[in-house]
Amino acid sequence: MAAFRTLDDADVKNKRVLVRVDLNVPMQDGKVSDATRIERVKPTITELADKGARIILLAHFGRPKGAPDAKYSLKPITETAAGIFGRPVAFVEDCIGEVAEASANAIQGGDILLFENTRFHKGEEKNDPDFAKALAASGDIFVNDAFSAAHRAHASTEGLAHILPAYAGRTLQAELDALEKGLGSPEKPVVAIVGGAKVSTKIDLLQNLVTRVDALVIGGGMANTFLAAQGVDVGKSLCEHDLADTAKTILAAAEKAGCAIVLPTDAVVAREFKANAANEVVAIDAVPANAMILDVGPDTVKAVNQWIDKAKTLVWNGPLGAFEIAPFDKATVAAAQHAAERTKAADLVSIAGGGDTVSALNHAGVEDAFTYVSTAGGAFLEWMEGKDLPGVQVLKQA
Ligand SMILES: Nc1ncnc2c1ncn2[C@@H]1O[C@H](COP(=O)(O)OP(=O)(O)O)[C@@H](O)[C@H]1O
Ligand SMILES: O=C(OP(=O)(O)O)[C@H](O)COP(=O)(O)O
Repeated sequence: MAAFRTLDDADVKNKRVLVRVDLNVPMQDGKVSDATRIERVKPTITELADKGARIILLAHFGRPKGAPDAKYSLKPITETAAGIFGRPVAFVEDCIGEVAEASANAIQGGDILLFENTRFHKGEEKNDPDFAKALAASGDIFVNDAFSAAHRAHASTEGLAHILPAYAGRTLQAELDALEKGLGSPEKPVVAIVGGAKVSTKIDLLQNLVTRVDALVIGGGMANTFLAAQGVDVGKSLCEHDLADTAKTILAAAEKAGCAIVLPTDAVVAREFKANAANEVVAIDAVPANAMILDVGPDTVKAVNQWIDKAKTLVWNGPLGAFEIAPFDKATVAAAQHAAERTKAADLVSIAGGGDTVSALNHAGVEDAFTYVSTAGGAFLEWMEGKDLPGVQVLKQA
């Protein structure tokens, strides 16, 4: 029996069901560039619609500062979601208040509403009980299907479950099952690759991760922060200099735990963050002061692939470079394809996750070749640490 109630336990017919989904999807030029997160929640939406639920989707997009900001509106995602669900989706300009409640009250069984970004209100990230109550006013039941946001104790991921009868959606359930199956007792050596741009929100996780893996490969913006902490001049690269002490603590923890740390030895640098910007490969100690590291270099890729060869289990979150803009996708694509080959040869269990990581694997043409691809990045890493995820924990108590 599952540790929490699932849709099997819910009577949803004609009920207003608030479904927390993760629509924090990669966008390019105002269009969804990777729809995996939307595709993954389709089973839950279809099941609820077929059972006659009145569906209200709650989601965040990006990191607005607790106030409306057109740049972070969910409106442009509505059409893509409707296309994927194969059903109309109506957008509602706010997630609380009169308009939200009236819209939720007006719909029929099988209808779908998408409420505007929950992070347009300060109460969301603060998990303010009054804001959670305001959200709850539009629903009778809460279903959480946003595993990739379950590491956040926010009103729409945690608070709501204290107010409304709460259930796990099919995707959240499937993610937990798949991660348990793939990583419950991983075969060693376990190699982790962590890259990407969310340095401050992920760096703390590494302290624990190094005690659980045999090698940690650090790429992307995350690597720059570690390199800078070691005294390397990273020029104008994405780098969180104020996290130097944290980086040093993690390096010390890795040494103590016997976890090898693999940092870039060379890099692809450019002066502009744009596709096909003039670029060059430099040794890591020769990054020009006016340039940015946008990818790890070919020698680093060789080292990463050698670690993938040694691994029996690979976990990966965060691209090695700015893969959305050519040619800074090279390292990520090369490592992804190498991991896919080894997985196909049945030499490797490969588990990757994260909104942009999934997009990068799709870009490399290998998403289906990995053992499992999670929609979650930060949540997946926290799950791997053995941490209780607030969004899952509250469902267990509900
Ligand atoms: N060296 C770099 N400089 C700037 N951005 C980078 C660099 N390496 C990776 N990135 C960016 O990191 C982003 C993904 O980071 P993140 O959100 O942490 O991953 P995920 O969504 O998979 O968890 C991508 O948009 C990518 O362009
Ligand atoms: O994209 C997400 O996480 P991820 O980058 O770890 O994959 C989730 O939507 C959580 O977003 P947040 O890190 O702004 O809370």
